[in-house]
Amino acid sequence: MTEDNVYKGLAGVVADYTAVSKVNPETNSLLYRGYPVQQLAAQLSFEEVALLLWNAELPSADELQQFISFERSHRALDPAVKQAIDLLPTDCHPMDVGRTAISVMGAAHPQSEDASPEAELAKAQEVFAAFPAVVAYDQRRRRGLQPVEPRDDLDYSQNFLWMTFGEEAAEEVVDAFRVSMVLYAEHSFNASTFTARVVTSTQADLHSAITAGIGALKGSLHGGANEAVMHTFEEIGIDKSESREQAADRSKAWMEQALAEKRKVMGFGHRVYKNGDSRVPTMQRALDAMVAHYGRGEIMGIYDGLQAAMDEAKGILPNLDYPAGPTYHLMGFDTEMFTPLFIASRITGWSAHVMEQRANNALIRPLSAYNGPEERQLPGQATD
Ligand SMILES: CC(=O)SCCNC(=O)CCNC(=O)[C@H](O)C(C)(C)COP(=O)(O)OP(=O)(O)OC[C@H]1O[C@@H](n2cnc3c(N)ncnc32)[C@H](O)[C@@H]1OP(=O)(O)O
Ligand SMILES: O=C([O-])CC(=O)C(=O)O
Repeated sequence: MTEDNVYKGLAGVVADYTAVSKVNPETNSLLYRGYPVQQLAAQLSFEEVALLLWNAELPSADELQQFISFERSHRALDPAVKQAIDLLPTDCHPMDVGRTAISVMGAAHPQSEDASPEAELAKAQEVFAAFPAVVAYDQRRRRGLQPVEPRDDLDYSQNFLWMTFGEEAAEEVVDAFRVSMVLYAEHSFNASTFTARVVTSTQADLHSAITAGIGALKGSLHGGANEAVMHTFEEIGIDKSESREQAADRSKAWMEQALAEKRKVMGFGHRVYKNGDSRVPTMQRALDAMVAHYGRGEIMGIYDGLQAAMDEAKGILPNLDYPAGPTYHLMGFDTEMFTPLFIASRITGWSAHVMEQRANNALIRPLSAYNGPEERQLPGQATD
């Protein structure tokens, strides 16, 4: 085996086919089941996008209605899940709460081991419907607040915000949230989806695959970057009294210093896109809308300054986590809650990939090139 056969980080390796989404860095486009994500974000509810990812086609009006009823009747926090969350300290990472919650859902599920396409789809839809209550409950318990019951007169995004904040969100806020859910839903063989596929390839169950996906998503080189972006903003210091220009100047100086110290700044760069993440312009418009809604120009100043300085120094462009982080901050989520929001969305993509992997499975098991010591013997062993 030579160095040439080792693909560190599997960079550039095509591991399998997928019909779920197409990431095309040449045209800077992202298609879910053939549809440009920008069109989906502009026109569809998150519920419709979820059905598209699972079923490969847009739902009929009846199919959508049926799913809406199903989703609204499966939103309540399961008592077993609530009990498990209550055992976790309020200062643990919320990603640990999300991972534990889905693990408990799987352990308690009567069809946990049923891998038929019908059971798999039903389980994916249940997790989709149940997860927002986990995030909302966890956000509220960290603030010492009582849980808020779901409302079945609200759609997925409206209800998510309702359960979290205990008040109906403004239309613009709901829309920015919906857009973030649509954009985060699916992205081919990213680290967490690939993890979910590896787990599925051993014939393990859907909840195990999603739980593993959450583990992979948590790190700051992947989904954890949306939280890390906000920590950067916090390190720079958010000063509401500052003008956009002042904030931009300060954040530019911060970035120059960070790069001089050879720091990696989260929210920039991407393994596949080298000329910009296809989702950023859409998410940035959602962020712009939130900045206008809450009257927080200084946030955009920090955003612009960091981006300009990174571009000037290294030509590295933002990824989706960059605009998503400050958007969730403006909506009122605690910084540590951002990556669980990513889970809520990516449950759709992960489960679509679990079903695709299951339908045409091959155990995922690459080779490694050994570079440890040559064979040697324990003291006292005869060598012949
Ligand atoms: C939804 C998502 O998961 S999107 C990704 C979210 N992750 C982040 O935002 C984390 C920050 N970004 C990164 O760490 C990287 O850009 C990754 C991991 C996303 C992609 O990385 P890779 O394709 O493996 O590229 P790699 O990390 O080798 O970077 C190539 C070069 O660009 C530099 N670089 C890449 N991203 C950054 C960054 N965010 N800040 C500073 N330098 C960077 C690297 O230091 C490296 O420089 P070098 O060649 O001088 O050593
Ligand atoms: O594709 C990747 O490597 C990471 C990413 O953007 C995502 O999962 O949305």
